[in-house]
Amino acid sequence: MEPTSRQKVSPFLDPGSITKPNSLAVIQLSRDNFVPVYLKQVDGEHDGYAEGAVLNTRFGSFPHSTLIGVPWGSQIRASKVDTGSRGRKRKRQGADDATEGASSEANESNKNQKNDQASAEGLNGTKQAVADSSGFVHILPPTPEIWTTSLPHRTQVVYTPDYSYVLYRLRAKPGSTIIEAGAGSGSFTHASVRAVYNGYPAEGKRTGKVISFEYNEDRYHKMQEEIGEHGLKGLVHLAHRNVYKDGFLLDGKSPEADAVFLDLPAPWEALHHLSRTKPKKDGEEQNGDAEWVSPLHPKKSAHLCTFSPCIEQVTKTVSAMRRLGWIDIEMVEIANRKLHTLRDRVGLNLQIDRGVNNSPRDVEEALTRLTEIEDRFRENARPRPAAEDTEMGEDDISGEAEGVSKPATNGKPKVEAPKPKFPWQDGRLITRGEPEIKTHTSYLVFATLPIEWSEEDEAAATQKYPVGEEQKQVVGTLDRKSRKEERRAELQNKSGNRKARKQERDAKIAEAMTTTTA
Ligand SMILES: C[S@@+](CC[C@H](N)C(=O)[O-])C[C@H]1O[C@@H](n2cnc3c(N)ncnc32)[C@H](O)[C@@H]1O
Repeated sequence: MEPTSRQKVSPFLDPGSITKPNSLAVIQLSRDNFVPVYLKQVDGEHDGYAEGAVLNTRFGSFPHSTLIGVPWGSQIRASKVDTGSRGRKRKRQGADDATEGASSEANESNKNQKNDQASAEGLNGTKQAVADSSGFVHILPPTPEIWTTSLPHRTQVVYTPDYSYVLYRLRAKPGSTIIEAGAGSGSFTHASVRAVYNGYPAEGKRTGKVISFEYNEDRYHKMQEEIGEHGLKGLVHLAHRNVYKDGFLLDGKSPEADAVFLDLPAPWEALHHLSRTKPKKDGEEQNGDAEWVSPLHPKKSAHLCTFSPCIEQVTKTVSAMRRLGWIDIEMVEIANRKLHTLRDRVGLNLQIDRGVNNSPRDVEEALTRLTEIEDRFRENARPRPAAEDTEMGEDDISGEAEGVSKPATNGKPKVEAPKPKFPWQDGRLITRGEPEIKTHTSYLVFATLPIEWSEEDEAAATQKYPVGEEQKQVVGTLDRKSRKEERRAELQNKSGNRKARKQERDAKIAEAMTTTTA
């Protein structure tokens, strides 16, 4: 399903093969250091840079023009940028403030002149970037995982090991509707929208959606902005609301959710809004209210997860879940550990380098080295002839300095490590875990609320799967009565055969006896 003509497909859902202007990209500075950047295509000077919009990092400056239209994953070299005009602009601004705009006309003409100059220097009025040797970065497409590590943190966020497990347990799939509260920094929102995405909404078609609630006004506005910039309008519905008080309906209507994720300080205070019928209060005889609208899908079991940092909160949540009829309640803690996979190059004759372990590769190499050392030791312990007694003068002594003589191989050929076919196959492949687990973020409580089973549901099921009637059904080609008769005939047949055989045997015995007597 295509988005509307004015709406672009989110780069989180389909980034395409190359970077595009006016869309989000992630700059990787080092292995775990990412910076999100909204790629801007501007004509002429921008913020004092003749090269247009520029990203400044500790590895140098990167005009956006060098980041646009390149394949994702490309390495981008830093550029020399015209910071002079930026400096001049700042100075000029100071002067402007002092004279309170007296020279605004002059400044305008100055700016126009500079733009004219820039047009002469580059395409579309923007000065063309010139590569610099200060460094490079990589440009990556935004994914929920990268976004989680690079997003501007406005709150504690849900990390990838947690949300991947949560989404699996919530049975999130293309077409699902997930309720989320609170939205916070949007880490979970991005992961869940990718999980439920099966197209942008279209007339008459129900598509996957995330219904998100946030109480803090600043966070709500920031998040709303991000949803627009990331092309997620129509897929994420964000509401500014205190869900403890006002629940999860949208304009009084049910979002018909099949999964709910609560990352709130007191999830048990929101649970009564997630009932299928109005929960009864103390003193009330029974629950139920014809006016009650549940935010859950009436024909699907609802799967719920709450995310709480301490066990006291878990206890309160679980007891509220029990009271409200949730079943299969279970608590899980994710203890995630990173594994680093690398090639370990071991050997005595390897050049000292990163990832090289200069110890013997195996017993054979260790023995060879020990033999060399012993030979050298014996050689040095032998009394030396005086220099004048030898044919060589002192100046003639060539070769290695003391202690760095070539290793003796004791007459044996030197053992060389077998050369790998490709450089990246060099060394042993090893995996090292982090020494300690330090990722405890929260306890996850999961529960399920089955669908309500009405009289009509029972009647429909009975009609579809009739119970007790199957006894009268014909099995095979004969009914029960015929099968009985058939069996009786079979038995009679068998007993008749037995009788005949006995008669035959008796006759034979009688005949034999007659012959013997005769
Ligand atoms: C830990 S943050 C959520 C982080 C989010 N799950 C993420 O991955 O980025 C909790 C959020 O819940 C919001 N919140 C707290 N009480 C709320 C309420 N009653 N209704 C709606 N949102 C609430 C807070 O403002 C906060 O932004």
